[in-house]
Amino acid sequence: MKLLNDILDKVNIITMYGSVQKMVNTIVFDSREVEPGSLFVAQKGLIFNGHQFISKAVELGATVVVCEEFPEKILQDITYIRVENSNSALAIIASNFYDNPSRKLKLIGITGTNGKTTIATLLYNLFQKLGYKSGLLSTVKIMVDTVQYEATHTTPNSILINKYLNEMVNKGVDYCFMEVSSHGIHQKRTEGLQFAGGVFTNLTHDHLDYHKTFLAYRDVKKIFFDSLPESAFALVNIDDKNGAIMLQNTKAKKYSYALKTMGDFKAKILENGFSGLLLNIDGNEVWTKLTGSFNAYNIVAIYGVANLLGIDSVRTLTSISELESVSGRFQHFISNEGITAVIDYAHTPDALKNVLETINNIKIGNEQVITVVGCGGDRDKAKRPVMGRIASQLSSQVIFTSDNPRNENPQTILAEIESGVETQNIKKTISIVDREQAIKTAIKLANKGDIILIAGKGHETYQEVNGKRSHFDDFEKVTYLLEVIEK
Ligand SMILES: CC(=O)N[C@H]1[C@@H](OP(=O)(O)OP(=O)(O)OC[C@H]2O[C@@H](n3ccc(=O)[nH]c3=O)[C@H](O)[C@@H]2O)O[C@H](CO)[C@@H](O)[C@@H]1O[C@H](C)C(=O)N[C@@H](C)C(=O)N[C@H](CCC(=O)O)C(=O)O
Ligand SMILES: Nc1ncnc2c1ncn2[C@@H]1O[C@H](COP(=O)(O)OP(=O)(O)OP(=O)(O)O)[C@@H](O)[C@H]1O
Ligand SMILES: N[C@H](CCC[C@H](N)C(=O)O)C(=O)O
Ligand SMILES: [Mg+2]
Repeated sequence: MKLLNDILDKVNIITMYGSVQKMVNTIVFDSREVEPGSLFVAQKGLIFNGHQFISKAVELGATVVVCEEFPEKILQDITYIRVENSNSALAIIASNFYDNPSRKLKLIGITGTNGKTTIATLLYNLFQKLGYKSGLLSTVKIMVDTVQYEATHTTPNSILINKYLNEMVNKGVDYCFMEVSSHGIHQKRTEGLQFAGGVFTNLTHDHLDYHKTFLAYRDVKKIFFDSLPESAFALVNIDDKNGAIMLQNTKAKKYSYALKTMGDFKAKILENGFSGLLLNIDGNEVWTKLTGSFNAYNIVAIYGVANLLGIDSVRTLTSISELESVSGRFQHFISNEGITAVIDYAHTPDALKNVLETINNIKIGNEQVITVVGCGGDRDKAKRPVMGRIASQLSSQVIFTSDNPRNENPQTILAEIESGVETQNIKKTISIVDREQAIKTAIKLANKGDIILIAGKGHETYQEVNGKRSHFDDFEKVTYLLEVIEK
């Protein structure tokens, strides 16, 4: 319970009716979750306008309403607060409600198209290994020291972010590593948080359904760096041309990491194989169990963050060599018959290209590369033909299949993916709607030594069809099928 007047600190209020000297029990932005004594924030969404639910929220017991437009009927005893932007107000109120937990630990935000989960998780694992209590907010899971919670979004809503951060503070957590998605920045889920550092990984095609243009997508990412305080660091991948753009207007201290160009933190790949990478980082040789040149970027990024947080580099490098790969990110398995299955969360054109190039670079002979891949429904349609083209260019054979069609027709998605395949590669491709059948077919096509890449779902444990989720786990499925089919 908090006094309304206190949790309104720094909220940009335009006008107000009612008293601020009242206690607030909970903050909610969904009328269906209102309890007596709640503060209800009405947000304009993509499907609904939360302002329509103000009267419902009041009926259910909300005593404070925060909105961008006042409702027609103003009731006595209810406090109505009009703000410029409900999402910003929600983020600041949520932060105040939990006593601004981001100021009480070191919060590091990681943004970019690919690599956020990998970097955030590796940092969490690294810092736990180094003996610091840490927290993690990621696509895969939420960790408050050693306690795990389920994640529903890459960047949770601002109430949840502050709730988890508060729990971390109560548990004595020193560092929290969180993914900052472009949706999260645009919906102001991270506003009002005090970051100690920000990391930019790369920027390639994704989420153009939401942001419309690549420049708009880039500028949303940049807002995160523009709002970092002077006390923070901004660490960017300078091999990506957008890295320098992220640094243009930030007040934070600027640092870079690189493989190809000059950077404050520099790595060179000495060896790259299925069993891992041998790197030279700032003059020191380090072995890591992670595979693929994209992971060399992730490793040098975490080395840079640890350095900027004051960790001794020898301790960091020693612990880096013990880190395991992140669930669903280039996770691989070799069957009794010698078929290799790689499960990877590549769900963007760039990630798919990287993972296939990695496989093609590290395979030793003329093994076939058989790819099973699809594209999500109710998501960026423009990436579908591009992913179709890349998969067919860089694989020996490709099976296009479903990857969470959600509310779309799976056949339509497959047709859009197929439309990107160039004529000379059409022979290499088939489409099978059912993902299990697609994986089975890949196994049947494979011979000893061949590599099957199952891309797009990584750690996910469900397949969403017609808006309904049922259990589906690529790793579980392929290991089981390999065993059954090989018998
Ligand atoms: C596109 C998008 O981000 N949508 C988010 C958005 O939903 P929306 O705009 O559709 O909201 P809406 O359903 O129109 O509702 C508007 C408002 O009315 C309220 N409402 C609605 C109904 C009702 O009866 N009462 C009520 O009060 C809602 O609580 C909301 O405040 O606001 C909701 C509440 O915060 C989010 O749950 C929802 O995330 C959806 C589920 C989602 O799938 N988001 C994805 C795209 C996402 O955010 N992904 C990113 C990264 C992806 C990646 O990893 O690459 C992430 O950070 O997870
Ligand atoms: N640094 C990187 N550069 C390019 N591709 C990468 C990088 N790191 C990982 N990938 C590829 O992108 C996929 C997704 O990686 P990861 O889950 O770490 O990204 P993410 O940014 O968290 O994605 P999301 O936006 O879905 O949360 C991996 O499975 C791998 O194929
Ligand atoms: N978290 C991201 C990636 C989803 C990956 C893919 N499996 C899909 O379902 O589209 C999203 O929700 O857009
Ligand atoms: Mg992620």
